[in-house]
Amino acid sequence: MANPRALALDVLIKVEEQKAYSHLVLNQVLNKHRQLDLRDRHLLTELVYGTIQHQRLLDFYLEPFLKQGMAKLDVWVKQLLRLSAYQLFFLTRIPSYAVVNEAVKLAKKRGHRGIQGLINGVLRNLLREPKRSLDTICDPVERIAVETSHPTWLVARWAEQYGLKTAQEICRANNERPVLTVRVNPLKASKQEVMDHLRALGYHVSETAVAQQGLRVENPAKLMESSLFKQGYFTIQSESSMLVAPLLRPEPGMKVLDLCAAPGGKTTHLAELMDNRGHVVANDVHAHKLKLIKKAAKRLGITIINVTAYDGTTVSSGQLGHFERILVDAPCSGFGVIKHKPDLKWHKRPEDIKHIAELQLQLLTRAAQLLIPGGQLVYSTCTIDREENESVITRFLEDHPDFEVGEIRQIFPQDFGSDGFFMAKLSKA
Ligand SMILES: C[S@@+](CC[C@H](N)C(=O)[O-])C[C@H]1O[C@@H](n2cnc3c(N)ncnc32)[C@H](O)[C@@H]1O
Repeated sequence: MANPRALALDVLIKVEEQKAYSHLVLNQVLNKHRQLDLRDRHLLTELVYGTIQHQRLLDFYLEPFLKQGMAKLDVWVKQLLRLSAYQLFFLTRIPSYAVVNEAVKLAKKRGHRGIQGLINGVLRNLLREPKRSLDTICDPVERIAVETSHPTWLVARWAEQYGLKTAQEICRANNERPVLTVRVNPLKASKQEVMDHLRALGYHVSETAVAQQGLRVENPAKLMESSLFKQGYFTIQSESSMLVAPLLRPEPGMKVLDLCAAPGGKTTHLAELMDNRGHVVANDVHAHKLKLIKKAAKRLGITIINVTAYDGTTVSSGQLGHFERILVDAPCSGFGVIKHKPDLKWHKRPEDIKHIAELQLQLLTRAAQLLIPGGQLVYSTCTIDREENESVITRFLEDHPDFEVGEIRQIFPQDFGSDGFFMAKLSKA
């Protein structure tokens, strides 16, 4: 029988060595080990996310017991120490002797006696000695960065953009467990009907705080295996994402373009808001992702979506036609969704932001040309970085005097427990 700690260690090693996305690696492992019971699946998930989320704080506690520091250790040893320290400090329901024994067993499988001794010694010291105090860190940015486990440059960036207090709130919210939300498909049923159905199946469901069609599901295990999901009564989507398509106000019969559409969460929402009447072009540069959009549309009973695979920065209007509404849900750093993808904070670099902001501006510029006069466009990202959000809009408007900016909304991950998101509405004269 697969052991959740051993599997968690495999995932952590892969995420660090290959800079892989934690949610993708974890899902692969969960799919491969279908025989794991629900408790072990929860534990595995908790161990992976928790260890990555609190990595820097765990290192801060571990460092004093390592003569050569964490940086010198092999990746697997480092990750095993973090995984064990996470359990000792954050999962106190697991007895500490069990944590140490399991760690030593895993070390035995992977390494020689010396490493076993090191793991055993460090963890026992960690239990015996008083916890290292955070009060030794004088710089306020550094203190938030260590306490909430974020890179210092990122906290400094948010503190500069929004102030220290907001930066701290963002960091704390990033370590919270996200609640799963679903968007009800009005083509199939009302929100009340879906809520009643889900409750009858034993799910704890309530309405979302802000999004009209949204429901929160507190115990979502096996939700995607339910007949309700398979028959297209809802789509799994974060509450913040559910606010984007309504901002574009698509109407039945319109010609709408979703320039960066895959996997189609917002395309299908647009089609639902149009009552499945009109025409939606769902474009994405990655052709292999288009099948996800087609599959979602089919499940939801949507028939007005056509897919195309062009680079949105170069696509010509002849290829796509002219549109009354365009959504540019741009690729971004993803700093608004760190709750779901904690590895992002360790893998992204400041230069990535510069690079992606250029791409975003190019996509927006191209979209502007595909819009008919009097048409409307929404630019959105799942990030909270000003360089990818307000700055892109400002730069765009400097070159496009025929555009006017309407509603702009920056959502933070602490606002209503969902993701950080940015959306701006632009109208063409
Ligand atoms: C934020 S995701 C879109 C999410 C989608 N709107 C949804 O709600 O499900 C950004 C998408 O942009 C696509 N993309 C990246 N560069 C692109 C480009 N140059 N042209 C078109 N699409 C691009 C990516 O493949 C990715 O699927």
